[in-house]
Amino acid sequence: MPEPDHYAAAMSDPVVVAIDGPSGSGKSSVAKAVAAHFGYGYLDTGAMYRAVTLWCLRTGVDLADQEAVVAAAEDLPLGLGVDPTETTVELDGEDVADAIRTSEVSGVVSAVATNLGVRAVLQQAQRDLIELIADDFGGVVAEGRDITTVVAPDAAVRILLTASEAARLARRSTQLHGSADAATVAATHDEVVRRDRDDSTVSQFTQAADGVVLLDTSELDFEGSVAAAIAIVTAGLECAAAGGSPA
Ligand SMILES: Nc1ncnc2c1ncn2[C@@H]1O[C@H](COP(=O)(O)OP(=O)(O)OP(=O)(O)O)[C@@H](O)[C@H]1O
Ligand SMILES: Nc1ccn([C@H]2C[C@H](O)[C@@H](COP(=O)(O)O)O2)c(=O)n1
Repeated sequence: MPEPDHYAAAMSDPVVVAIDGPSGSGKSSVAKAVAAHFGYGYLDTGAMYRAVTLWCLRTGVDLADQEAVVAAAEDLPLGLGVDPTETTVELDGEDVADAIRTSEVSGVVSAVATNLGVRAVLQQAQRDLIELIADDFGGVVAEGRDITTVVAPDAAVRILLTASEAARLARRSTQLHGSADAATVAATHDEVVRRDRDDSTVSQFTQAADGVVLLDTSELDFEGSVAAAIAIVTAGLECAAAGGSPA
């Protein structure tokens, strides 16, 4: 297999890889590993919605006050470290990488993600970041719910990473509670199923749009999922370098 640099040299523009998928499908962990493999930067767009949510909770902004939340998103003092080997998330200089993933934030983040004013602000910020990161690293892997369809529909490679609901519940349950027995899976339902139901009212991430490659990881372990995603990106970049249109 040619080395990643081969593609950087062959592609005239920095490479953008877009990955979407439902909660617990493995987007973040797989996207990060893919970015590290190719030497690209990594953008976790979900972290941006989570950061707005945490900032509102901390500064007393009522999440039901749509305009106030948009104003918070516009002025968000967010710092993102986009090297996939050492990602960071900061708010006003404070490390909030763990704080944005607490159940307190996960339980209400959809109220922010379904605010269309917030989406417009963050989508533009994400387009700007994708360009900056891609220029800096020679490429970027950006993941979320609407990257393949709205934020970066012209990305060189677009992947919808899915897994069955049972697999996603088991993964999230293991991640949060260290096991996937009936009780912990039930406790994880809101974090996966209810959140996806709410989020899918504003984004389409359950079916692959035209030209988006579907990767179903239900039967794959983590290493298998990463290898499959790398193979899709490699094939997409070969195609683009040969003058083909994005997958
Ligand atoms: N193919 C896989 N097999 C088993 N576990 C996996 C697989 N892919 C990812 N995981 C694990 O599942 C958990 C959830 O993955 P991850 O956080 O990347 O999902 P996600 O799609 O980004 O979720 P969310 O959108 O809710 O943040 C992690 O602990 C990850 O290591
Ligand atoms: N492009 C995106 C990214 C994320 N969201 C929403 C969906 C989630 O509820 C929330 C947090 O994302 P996660 O960290 O779980 O991937 O943000 C979105 O609507 N669009």
